[in-house]
Amino acid sequence: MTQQPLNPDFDATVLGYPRIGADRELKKALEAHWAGKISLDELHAAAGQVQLADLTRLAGLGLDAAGGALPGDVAYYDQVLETTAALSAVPSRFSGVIGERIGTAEAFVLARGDEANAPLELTKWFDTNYHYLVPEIGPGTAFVADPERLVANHAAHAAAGFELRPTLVGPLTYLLLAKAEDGAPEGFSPLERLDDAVAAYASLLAALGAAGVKLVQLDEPGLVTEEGAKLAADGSTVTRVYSALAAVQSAPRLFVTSGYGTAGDPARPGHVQGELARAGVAVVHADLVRGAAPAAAHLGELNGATLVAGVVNSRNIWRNRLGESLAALRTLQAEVTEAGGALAVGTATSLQHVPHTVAAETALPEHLPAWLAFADEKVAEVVTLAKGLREGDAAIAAELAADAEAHAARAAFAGTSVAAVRERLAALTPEDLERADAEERRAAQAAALGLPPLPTTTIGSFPQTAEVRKARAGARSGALSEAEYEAFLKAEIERVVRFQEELGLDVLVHGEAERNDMVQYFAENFDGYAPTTRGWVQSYGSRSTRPAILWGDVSRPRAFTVPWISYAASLTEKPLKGMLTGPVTILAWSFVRDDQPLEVSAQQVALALRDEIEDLQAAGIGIIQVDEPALRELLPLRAEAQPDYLRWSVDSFRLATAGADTATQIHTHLCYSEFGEVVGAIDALDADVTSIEAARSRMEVTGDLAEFGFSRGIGPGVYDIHSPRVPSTEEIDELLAEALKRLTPEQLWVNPDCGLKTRAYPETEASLRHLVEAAAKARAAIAASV
Ligand SMILES: CN1c2c(nc(N)[nH]c2=O)NC[C@@H]1CNc1ccc(C(=O)N[C@@H](CCC(=O)N[C@@H](CCC(=O)N[C@@H](CCC(=O)O)C(=O)O)C(=O)O)C(=O)O)cc1
Ligand SMILES: N[C@@H](CCS)C(=O)O
Ligand SMILES: [Zn+2]
Repeated sequence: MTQQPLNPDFDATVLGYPRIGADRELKKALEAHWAGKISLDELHAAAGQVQLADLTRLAGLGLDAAGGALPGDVAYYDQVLETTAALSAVPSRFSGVIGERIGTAEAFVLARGDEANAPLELTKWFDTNYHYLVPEIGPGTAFVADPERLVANHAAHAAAGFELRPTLVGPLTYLLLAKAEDGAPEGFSPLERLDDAVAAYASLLAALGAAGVKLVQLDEPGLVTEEGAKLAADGSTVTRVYSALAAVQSAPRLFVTSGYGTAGDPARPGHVQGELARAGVAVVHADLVRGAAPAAAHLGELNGATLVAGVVNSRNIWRNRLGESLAALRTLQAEVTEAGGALAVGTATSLQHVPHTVAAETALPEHLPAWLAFADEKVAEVVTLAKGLREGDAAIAAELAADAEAHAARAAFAGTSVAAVRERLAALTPEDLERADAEERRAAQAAALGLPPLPTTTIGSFPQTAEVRKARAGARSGALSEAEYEAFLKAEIERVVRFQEELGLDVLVHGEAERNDMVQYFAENFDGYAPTTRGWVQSYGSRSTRPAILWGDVSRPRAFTVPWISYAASLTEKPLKGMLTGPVTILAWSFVRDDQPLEVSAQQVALALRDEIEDLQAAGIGIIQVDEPALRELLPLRAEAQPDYLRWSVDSFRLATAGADTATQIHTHLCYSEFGEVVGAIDALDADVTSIEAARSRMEVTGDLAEFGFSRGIGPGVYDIHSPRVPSTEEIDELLAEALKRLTPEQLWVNPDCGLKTRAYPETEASLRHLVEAAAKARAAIAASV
């Protein structure tokens, strides 16, 4: 076996690494800076320390510190925003506030807005729980290369012996992810600006080359989407863009990645990589986890290019099946060599979607750590696979043995397959997904609930004050006893109930004070699930979540929301809405087992929720909301896979809810996405009432729903809860009038866009007063008109 490196660049690399710091140091520094507690210089210093620690760890794990194997994916807030800054693509609406250059302070204005300007829109990054800031591009947007931050970052670490490769979102993906700025001509597409953007990228590359950078990473995951695939179909656009960039005088060599699926036509995996190599790109990448391995027939002549095989899953936390990966890599290596290229081992995407290290977890069930690989363990897997490829199985015999043992133990573990759960699933029939006819339900619920027209309600959570968070932390650390914590929560619930009564809301909620997170809390209460203690994953900006690990067959040992919700109900004469998170969202925001179809895990979670709904009902709760904000997020990126997903996701919601009595009103809530594309699925959920984010799009979704013939209750959100801004009563009047153009008064509910947990009380109180006032005015107007 040869001891030679596999290729001239590196044998092993990762596309990116978590950026928030092993102890969320960057979050703390960012929030301290925004609070005025530390200066920009101190923030830069803190961020530099985090990156240095990360690079040190990556090199320690075996990535080549000198050969371009280290990712330079520096981003304080978001990687798309970093690219906006490197291109100085200032949206027109900010031109009075931001000059020609987007430095760190200016980037924060784009990310967080100011008194006069709403921030850039945050939206989901592909089918992940990460959110990026949407660039706003118009016909006149100036693209001016600003390499300063990339150059400085590279230089700072080169001095410490780390030759990192600066990373940017590539020009095709950048423009595919951008939106036309307000005021752009009808039909304008940001892609019309491709040549101008490419010119700025070319200047960036020239500057980076002049600064001694040897390799630059351009991420082009946009090529795996339907729109990107069309763009890549004939190869001419890819060739034009990348020939131009590869030809830049004294530019660094290029590394172009395409995670999250197969780039271009899935029937021709490798085609895009072949085009890129022909255009002069030195290192190309393919996602072998969500995408297909490039077929030799489509790779073309690699002309000495390196293919990074993204064989290690960076979207999940299960340890790699090293033996299987090695076999696939060996086949690919033979084909790549035949095509005149070289092979390196890598991750499917950046590791930004997984936490730092399993080693930090001290409270996982004993059996679990050996089954897992977080970012550091995945880096080690990449390094091990490259070694195995280079030196043969014997060189990694210990790792292969440990791996086989861990997978065997996982398959044999009692909780992996629980007979009672399996038998219950096997006994399901189509009737288990059906409720009584919607009209019959409507009549029974009207009689049971006696609600006024245009009922007012909220989406569930009330402000998570410092006091609430402190109490939860106290309960975790033991500073508060169980009894003290219970007393605190009861007092908080009573306060929230009285507050809602005083505001005059019609349907009350308990406020969700006991929940650290709308998914993690459920995972903590299900069997087959394990929460992490330090498994933070960036969601957006300084905010993170701790996705729990769904490792086994799921069931619900005991009712857990019932005590809080029924206590709240006992305090009021008004209807109280019980609050649950739906199966799809629970899966979307967790790390889910990879040894069975997602559909099966969704059914198991659905049955656990069905049990909770039965117990809520038995406790007298007549309205139950099952939140599915991630329904759209999990929609596959490629059209051909969407119908099957929509089938099982809708069925899992119906399985969770269809056990409810005819008189029990089932609500659902959808947010964080545009749902126009999936109105059929929303209808098929068969919920009695659907509250849906709508304020920012001025009730647009009500048109989609009405056009579809959606006939049950709808609560289009009447104000945006993402900012402290208080909507005036008149504004809400207008939105209700707009909604009533398309919906009947019998259908319309009045509620905010989403939960209030991120808001403070002063703006919450003012906004809800206006909401109640506007609903009363609309009711009076309807009564007067009949
Ligand atoms: C609605 N969204 C959600 C998504 N995914 C989820 N799993 N959950 C969601 O709600 N995806 C889409 C959106 C994303 N939006 C957000 C919004 C806000 C946050 C956020 O604020 N995150 C917090 C952490 C929240 C949390 O878990 N809080 C815990 C305490 C955690 C903590 O900091 N513990 C400290 C110790 C604290 C102490 O001892 O005082 C520690 O462990 O170190 C709680 O409140 O109990 C953030 O700070 O990032 C995320 C996504
Ligand atoms: N019930 C949850 C839904 C958020 S999407 C809340 O109110 O926070
Ligand atoms: Zn929501």
